[in-house]
Amino acid sequence: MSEFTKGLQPLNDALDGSSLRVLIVHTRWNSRIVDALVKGTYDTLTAKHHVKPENIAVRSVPGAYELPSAAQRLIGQAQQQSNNLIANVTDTMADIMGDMVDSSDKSAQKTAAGSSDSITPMGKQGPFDAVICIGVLIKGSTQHFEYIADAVSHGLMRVGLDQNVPVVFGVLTCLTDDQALERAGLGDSDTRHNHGEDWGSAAVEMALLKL
Ligand SMILES: Nc1c(NC[C@H](O)[C@H](O)[C@H](O)CO)[nH]c(=O)[nH]c1=O
Ligand SMILES: CC(=O)[C@@H](O)COP(=O)(O)O
Repeated sequence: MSEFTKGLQPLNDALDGSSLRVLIVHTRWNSRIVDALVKGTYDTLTAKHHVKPENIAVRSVPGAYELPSAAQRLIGQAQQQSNNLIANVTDTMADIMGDMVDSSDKSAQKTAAGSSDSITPMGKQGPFDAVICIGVLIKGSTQHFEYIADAVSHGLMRVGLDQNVPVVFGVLTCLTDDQALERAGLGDSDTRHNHGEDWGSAAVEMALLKL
């Protein structure tokens, strides 16, 4: 294989993802293979790119066809959580400032202490910086494979563009079980490689991409 036909050419050094919040959505079809891909993705995010475990959300869906709607829904929920949190903090600060104007420092300290309980740490919530959708499609004896693969690839592209969030296409579209096993780093092939590693790095790179 020439240097021009290798797979993903990783960046020279591992990007720092310690500030990122990442969502992994995976399917429950072909679960042994999907589980290996999810592990490869997760381990790359945490060990190589230092994404904090508490900032990685993992959700599952029945099959690949459900990935686009799940990604869109969960991205929207996270954004709404963030909007609610900002509104909550703004209201709390207004209460504190109001109390500080109307009463002594002592009551203001009491108000501040009371209100801090209602402020959820940003680390546990907030919008996702990247979403990785993981699934395995294996060709059967009908055209079902083709229709799902086409719908999912276009659907995930649309979600990423519409939501302005990097959505990594982590769906293997394989003609045989062996092809899927090899691309999950399983099986006996010398060329086996866990593509989840590539997807984790792609998510961090795209999340940090800026001018
Ligand atoms: N055959 C595979 C499927 N099929 C199920 C669909 O993805 C979907 O869950 C169903 O049509 C209900 O909407 N899913 C996979 O992920 N992998 C397959 O090989
Ligand atoms: C990817 C699929 O939907 C496929 O596994 C279903 O198999 P079949 O085409 O034999 O129904």
